[in-house]
Amino acid sequence: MNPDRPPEISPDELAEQEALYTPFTQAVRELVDATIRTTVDADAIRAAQAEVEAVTARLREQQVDGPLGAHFGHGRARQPWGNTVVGVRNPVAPPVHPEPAGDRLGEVHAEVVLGAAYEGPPGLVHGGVSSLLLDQMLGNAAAAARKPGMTAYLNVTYKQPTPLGPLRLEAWVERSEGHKTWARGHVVGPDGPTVEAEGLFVLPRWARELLAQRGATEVPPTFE
Ligand SMILES: CC(C)(COP(=O)(O)OP(=O)(O)OC[C@H]1O[C@@H](n2cnc3c(N)ncnc32)[C@H](O)[C@@H]1OP(=O)(O)O)[C@@H](O)C(=O)NCCC(=O)NCCSC(=O)Cc1ccccc1
Repeated sequence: MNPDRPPEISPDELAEQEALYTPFTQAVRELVDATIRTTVDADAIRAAQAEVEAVTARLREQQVDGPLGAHFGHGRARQPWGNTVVGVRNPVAPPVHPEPAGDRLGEVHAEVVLGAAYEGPPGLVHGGVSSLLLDQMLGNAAAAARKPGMTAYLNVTYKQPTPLGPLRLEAWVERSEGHKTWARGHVVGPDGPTVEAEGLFVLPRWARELLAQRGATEVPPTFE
């Protein structure tokens, strides 16, 4: 729906790109984890820094201008590859893969393992990270219910500390009125739900107007 949306690529090209970038991004993720956890000596750190800087310079020889990351897709299977939660090409993303599950409207689940890069209090997940993941999960639930929207508000309740390690994320739609959708979800740790969120997702006015201009009877699953 975004008039500035980049050109789509074919499903074959999409699969090729995914096969190329998924292991590359995972390698960078491992580098981040190693950067936090390494105990090698100072000379080894200085040598590693020079190698990392050389790799960064090689990648920057050709890159997208501005802050926008890779963002393209085919048909309705749009791929926000720069997304900080689900992005295939974003090493900051854990990554999360929300999949349809459960019986509730738009319900999506994801399994995720959060390591050192997501720490807040020692050994625990940073509260902002839990909020980040739930924002995305609730947004995905709204989209799965064919009610995509931007987060208007997100209320987060931290019920108990969330340990680093394997976690489950769940989200679903509670109700929807026209362009407004209320979703809910939680992070589940080894001792049950740790963080709960409820939020309002709104299909923005510009998107509503664009759909009205086109006489669309159906809202696409994403509005980007
Ligand atoms: C889009 C909107 C939220 C609303 O704009 P418009 O539609 O132009 O404004 P309009 O005034 O027409 O309002 C329509 C209706 O909504 C209501 N309402 C609005 N707000 C509130 C409220 N706080 N509380 C309660 N109600 C509220 C308002 O009263 C009205 O109700 P009515 O129709 O009279 O019954 C705009 O403020 C905005 O862009 N904010 C920034 C959003 C943003 O950056 N979010 C973070 C990025 S997304 C992300 O990270 C997650 C993600 C990832 C991936 C995928 C998906 C998600």
